[in-house]
Amino acid sequence: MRHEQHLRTFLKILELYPADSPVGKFLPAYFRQNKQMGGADRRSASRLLYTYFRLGRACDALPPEERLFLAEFLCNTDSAFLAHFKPALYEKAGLPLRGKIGWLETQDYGFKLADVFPFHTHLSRGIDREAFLASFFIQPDLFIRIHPGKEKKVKAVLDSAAITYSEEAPGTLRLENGTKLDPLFADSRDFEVQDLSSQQTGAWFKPAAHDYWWDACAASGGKSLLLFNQEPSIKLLVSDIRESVLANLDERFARSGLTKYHKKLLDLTQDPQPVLHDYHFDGILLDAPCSGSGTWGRTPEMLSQFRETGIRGFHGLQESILNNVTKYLKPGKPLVYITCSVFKEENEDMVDFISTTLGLSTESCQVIKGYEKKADTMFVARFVR
Ligand SMILES: C[S@@+](CC[C@H](N)C(=O)[O-])C[C@H]1O[C@@H](n2cnc3c(N)ncnc32)[C@H](O)[C@@H]1O
Repeated sequence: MRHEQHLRTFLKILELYPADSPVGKFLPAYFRQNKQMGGADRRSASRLLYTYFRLGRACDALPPEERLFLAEFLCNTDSAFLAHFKPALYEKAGLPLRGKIGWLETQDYGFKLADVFPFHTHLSRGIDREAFLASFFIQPDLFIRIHPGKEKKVKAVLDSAAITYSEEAPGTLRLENGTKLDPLFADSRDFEVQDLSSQQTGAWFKPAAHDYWWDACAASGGKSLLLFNQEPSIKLLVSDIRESVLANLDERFARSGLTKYHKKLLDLTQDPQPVLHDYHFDGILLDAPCSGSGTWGRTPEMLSQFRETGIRGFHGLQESILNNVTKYLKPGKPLVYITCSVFKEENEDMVDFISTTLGLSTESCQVIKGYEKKADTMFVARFVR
């Protein structure tokens, strides 16, 4: 009875779901309008909707409930919901993920792993296609980066609340996705929520004392804070095209004691010369607007919503922004280019553009393979002018 009710709710929500909106925005609004839904019903609806989207474009001719059962099978080793509706699938649910995928491909559902992410022909070099595609059936973890010197304090709060975590690297904790941290740290926030791969991009920054850096697409300042924690004497210019994210940045910087910064609202597809005049920087961080395809394990609805033509669009946007920022770099100083994309057009092709057309020397570039670690997949490259 309970399972039938959960399935009915899922189908109703899926029918109302507008195809181009993030689930993370749609669901809270839906729950606000449907106050009669209890906590358990909400959790089930949310879990089933995210699970459903993990199937991406595979088996898209099947009815939604059949696709949901297949996704539930691939994403879980034990599911009372699956046992109720599909005992035959449930019997195999305990197999390791690769075993389940191989078995499912031999059955009559028409399932092919490659259909989950049909853009796989665009994958950057070095990404293991099978492992990357299979990672869509595994929910990524939550990661925090503790501010230097606050490790003991943060761990003590987590321990006293019996929150399970593991230490991935000094100051980097891995927690279960969905762990509610805000109520525990209402008074002081001695950490940043930041994906593991995003934290690892910091290894490419290498700032020197008293450097003046430009975080050109700063959003709410995640990378700037990483830079500041590496080199607290750093001065910063931060910019973004969106005013709202820069307002969040002010709050985050104030909380972290980052005070030496200037802020500009800039659309970097336009030459920023009228605003930047003769500024020159000791380092530029370009965490570029991109498809975000390396983060779709957290937003699996993108597997169905993204259009292949979007890749060219991001490639063009990145070229245009790079054209407008690199001239503000002092000779001999670094540009760090970052995406959370797995597409070569946004990664290796941009490395070619930066070296061949813009004339910077490539120091190193790398895909950070988050798909192997329940984290986001990112790309980072460091150049010198
Ligand atoms: C990947 S996000 C940056 C994330 C940020 N660095 C962090 O660590 O949290 C890319 C940012 O580029 C900004 N952006 C998009 N188009 C832009 C443009 N034409 N000019 C400047 N910024 C732009 C977006 O508003 C977005 O905040």
